[in-house]
Amino acid sequence: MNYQVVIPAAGQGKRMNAGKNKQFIELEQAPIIIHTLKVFEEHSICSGIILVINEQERNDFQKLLDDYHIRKIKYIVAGGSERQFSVYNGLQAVDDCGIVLVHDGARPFISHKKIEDLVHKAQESGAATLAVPVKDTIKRVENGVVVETVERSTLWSVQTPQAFIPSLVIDAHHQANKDNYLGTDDASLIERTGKPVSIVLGDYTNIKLTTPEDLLIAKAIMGK
Ligand SMILES: Nc1ccn([C@@H]2O[C@H](COP(=O)(O)OP(=O)(O)OP(=O)(O)O)[C@@H](O)[C@H]2O)c(=O)n1
Ligand SMILES: C[C@](O)(CO)[C@H](O)COP(=O)(O)O
Repeated sequence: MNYQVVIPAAGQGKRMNAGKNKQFIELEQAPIIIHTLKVFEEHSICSGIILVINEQERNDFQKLLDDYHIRKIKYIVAGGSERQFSVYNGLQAVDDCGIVLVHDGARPFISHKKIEDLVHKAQESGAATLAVPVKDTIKRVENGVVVETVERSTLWSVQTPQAFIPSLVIDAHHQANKDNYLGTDDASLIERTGKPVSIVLGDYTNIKLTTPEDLLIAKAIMGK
């Protein structure tokens, strides 16, 4: 089944500390956002990309799309002050499609195989996310003191893409906005409505470029 993808790229990259939106950082001859967009550009079952940007960066993004011949962009939409609001704006531009994906602009190493696994699962269950089992021991800490060691066998580190039946995720966003609820991912908005979100095993290499050391890891992944 074909899908459309909403790609939020309207953040500021504060934790990357590069003095600019991290989407524009060059990795092996192309900016991060181009690596991400190319995955979808080259995926035959992706029928359209909705790119969410900061309006002040529109010309910069447009130039990159032209320079790198990215042709599958259906809409370029203005983002919001939080990731959730940016995704919400992007979802308003989704056409009639069976499945919509939401994928961070800052996760360039997603594979076609994992996207396909995810789309199949979302077709069955309505909502699905990639995730990998947590490898570290996780402790809850308050005021510098351990309060609890959390049972690791149930912990998963959640990634994007996340895939949904469009009406399901749009309704969940409406409900969250109504309740003033702010989540760090879109699946959590579905979870709070009581509907199930399926897990699909991701790759540990599908990292989000968040802090400066992630750029070193990214170079290692690209050199592999
Ligand atoms: N208001 C926002 C915030 C984030 N994002 C996008 O959501 C993805 C994941 O967010 P994150 O890694 O947190 O990016 P930033 O918000 O840019 O980073 P930071 O939180 O360090 O400022 C990124 O592709 C980012 O551009 C967005 O579209 N709109
Ligand atoms: C959506 C996400 O990438 C899943 O891991 C993550 O929650 C984004 O969170 P951030 O706070 O914007 O880094």
